[in-house]
Amino acid sequence: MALELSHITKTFRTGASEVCALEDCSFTVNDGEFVSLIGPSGCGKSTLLYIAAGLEEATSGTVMLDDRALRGPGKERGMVFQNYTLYPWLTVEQNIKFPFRLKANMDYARPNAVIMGEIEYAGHLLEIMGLAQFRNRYPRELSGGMKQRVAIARALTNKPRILLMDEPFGALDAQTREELQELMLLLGLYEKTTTLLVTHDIEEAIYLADRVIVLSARPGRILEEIIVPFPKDRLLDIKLTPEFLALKRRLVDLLHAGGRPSSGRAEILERLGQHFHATTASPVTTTTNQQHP
Ligand SMILES: Nc1ncnc2c1ncn2[C@@H]1O[C@H](COP(=O)(O)OP(=O)(O)OP(=O)(O)O)[C@@H](O)[C@H]1O
Repeated sequence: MALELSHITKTFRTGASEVCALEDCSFTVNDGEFVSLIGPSGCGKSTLLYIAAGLEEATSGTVMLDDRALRGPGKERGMVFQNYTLYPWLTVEQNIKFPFRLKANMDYARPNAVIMGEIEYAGHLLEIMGLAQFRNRYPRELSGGMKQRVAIARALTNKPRILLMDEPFGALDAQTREELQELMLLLGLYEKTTTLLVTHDIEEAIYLADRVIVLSARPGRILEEIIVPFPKDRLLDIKLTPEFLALKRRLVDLLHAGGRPSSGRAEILERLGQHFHATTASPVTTTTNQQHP
């Protein structure tokens, strides 16, 4: 087992007010596994990920990595955020090598073999992430998808035990998003990465994961863990199969049952109806629980 979160509770206190974001959340991520974390907006997904990353402290509960209790951030956890977080004054290659530069500043006596190994690994990351021909470009010269590839490569530079990703593809267009989903899937297959992903996108959660963990509305509690029954080397087309759609339906139902706020469709229609004094029959359905695939 790589990562183990036990009985995590988190209460934010600001002045006199308190927000209980998470309540007694326990789960594990096994070696080489890809786990997706989904839940309604504001249920505490990012907070849970930040606690795993050591960027946020739990009010109670423990975080263990390889049976070692963790406090604070560390290089054994690579983090990828939605907003690319690249250094704008560094090229693609320099961004990817930046963690090596930090290490070099701390340890002047590193053997040449170690330095050669790092240079070789940076080259490997540039190749596998499809960035080799962009190595001398600056972030401002890259598309959103390319910037996120650089951010993922940089997070992998230190060969972390686990990659923690917070809505990494949330700002990308649908096609680029799918390209990066496929890249992540293949990365998991070939590099044997262990990953915990937070996403709003149920399709993405299923497509990438071995297991999906569903959180309730705030305070986030673990509603269910669902094993994804597809082979690891699945193709994007799997999203169109009845088995995939049935699993998606199950997750949508779970999120509704767990208190996902309504879309507000009924209220919007009522306001529109009042405003336009509709005289003919409404062309749209007013029910809020239609069956979507
Ligand atoms: N630093 C903070 N101080 C006070 N409240 C916070 C803080 N960070 C998060 N919260 C609150 O904790 C709750 C959970 O926030 P979090 O961002 O973890 O949810 P989320 O599920 O990731 O949301 P979303 O899906 O919208 O990104 C929210 O009500 C949020 O307002």
